[in-house]
Amino acid sequence: MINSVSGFVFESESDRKKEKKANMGSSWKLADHPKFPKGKQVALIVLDGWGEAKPDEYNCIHKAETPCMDSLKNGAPERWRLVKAHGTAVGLPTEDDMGNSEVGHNALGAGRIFAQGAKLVDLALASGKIFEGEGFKYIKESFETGTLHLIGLLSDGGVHSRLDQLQLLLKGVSERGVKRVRVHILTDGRDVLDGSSVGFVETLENDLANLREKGIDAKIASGGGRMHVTMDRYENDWGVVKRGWDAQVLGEAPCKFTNAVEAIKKLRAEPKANDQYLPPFVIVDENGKAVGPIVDGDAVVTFNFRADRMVMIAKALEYENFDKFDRVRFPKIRYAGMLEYDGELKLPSHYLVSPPEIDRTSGEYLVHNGIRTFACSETVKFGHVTFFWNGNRSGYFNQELEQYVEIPSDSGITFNEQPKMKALEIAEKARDAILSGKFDQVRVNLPNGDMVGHTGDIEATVVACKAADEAVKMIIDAIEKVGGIYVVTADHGNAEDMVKRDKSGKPLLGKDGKVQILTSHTLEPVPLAIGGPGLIPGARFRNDVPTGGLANVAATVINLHGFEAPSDYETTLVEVVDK
Ligand SMILES: O=C(O)[C@@H](CO)OP(=O)(O)O
Ligand SMILES: [Mn+2]
Ligand SMILES: [Mn+2]
Repeated sequence: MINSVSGFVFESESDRKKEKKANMGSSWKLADHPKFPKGKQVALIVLDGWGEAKPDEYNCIHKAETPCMDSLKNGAPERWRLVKAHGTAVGLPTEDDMGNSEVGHNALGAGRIFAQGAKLVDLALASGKIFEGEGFKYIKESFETGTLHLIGLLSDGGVHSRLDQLQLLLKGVSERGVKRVRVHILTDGRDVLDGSSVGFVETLENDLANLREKGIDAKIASGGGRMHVTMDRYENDWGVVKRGWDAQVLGEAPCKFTNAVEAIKKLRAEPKANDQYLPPFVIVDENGKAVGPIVDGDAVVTFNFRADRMVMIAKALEYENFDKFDRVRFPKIRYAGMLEYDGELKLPSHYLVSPPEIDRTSGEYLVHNGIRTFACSETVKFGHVTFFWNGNRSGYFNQELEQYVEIPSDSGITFNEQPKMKALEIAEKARDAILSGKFDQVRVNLPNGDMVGHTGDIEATVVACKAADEAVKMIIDAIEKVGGIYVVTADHGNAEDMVKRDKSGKPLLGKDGKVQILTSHTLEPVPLAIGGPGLIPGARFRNDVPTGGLANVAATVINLHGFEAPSDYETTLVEVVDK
């Protein structure tokens, strides 16, 4: 099937191109579905970070009171099922890759499985093509006289970046004439265990020492925790990006160290410190001078492949006109992203690997067929139901038919302090949109299970799950009133498992004898439920698609709007049996 990956054996590129051309030639008009009627309002609810796992004390969804989600599961067995949300089902390299919001919402919105950034970068590095592309040639121009700066997330989480890719990139540049390299690290603790930053920095230091032996001047220049430095998203808090800018570009930060391993160890020794929120620091020489500010003539690569948390720094590095914070200095550099992070903005202008071409998404089809759409979340997840949903494309397809509403998120806090987040406000907006009768599809993301799950705070995550359940209930109640249909699902797991386990599933203990708290997403499947008075009698999940994943949801939703899905979409999960 076009664009699908089955164990990542693609059909030939020319087949794909031919089929794509054929599809582009065809019209946007979708055929009427023979059984599902048109004109039913559909509420599409994505619970972020809400997987299905064994009920135990580390399963916050199980621990929380979730009467609404329980009733969906237990009420109508033929209208509740699980779908895959990780690994190759969402275009990731292996079945060991946990799902994430980008790949999850891409699959939900696009209805097909695209090889995602992680995989595309792997392939480009393995073939060496990454070093032959326009983006690499562009930065290489600076190797002779300038410094190459690499900025990104240092872990093997595989959600935004991967250490082994950074290592291959370092090897590649060292073989291609680089003279001076500075790495600006962002510590993780969100996609990997808290505390693992120390090991990653030691590994990197070792790699850089090897480069130095080869005569390349290679050092770590700055650092900070990903949630506090650089990796904000959807313009929630420019202060985060500014802290990174000051350290990376200006070489200024309140904390100065002469060695990065020492920096991480010292900063982690502070009470309540964790990898996600380490303060910014710069590495200085024996005279106290920063070893790697970014200056005119340098090259910069942001080595994360995932887009959302790179768009803001990309704007700061690239835009001549920029008013989000005072950059103090705007060095003339050659900048490339690992990927293009925003296809619509064409940002950044230079990149090392082409992103997946996610075209003809369900949102685009539906507006072409007159479906009026409302999408809403709070800032930290707003782009998930818009940008990711629409294939990493910002903006509307058709402003007359679409309305996207962003509820400002709290900033400057960790979400265990406010575990209810804006779930209620999102649900109220969705309710009002449904009751207004102005929309055919009302789409939301409820962030609680994920954002609070990432803090590793079990009690707060239980509160978060309850709040998300209440929000689902409010939206479903509105759908009941207007005779509509609801579709409830999630983008990947998180809150259903908060502990690191051994292969047999037993919680693992850390050196301190306590269980190791899991802040990351999981490999679990997610629920998919349909219902509501607008669902015709006999509508139910097919039982011949046992391996369905998130990419099957788009065709399902298109059917519920009364249309046949495009022929190259992953198959629908619904059918109507005669009653
Ligand atoms: O916060 C994020 O960036 C990721 C985890 O790295 O979570 P999600 O994919 O749910 O957005
Ligand atoms: Mn998510
Ligand atoms: Mn998450």
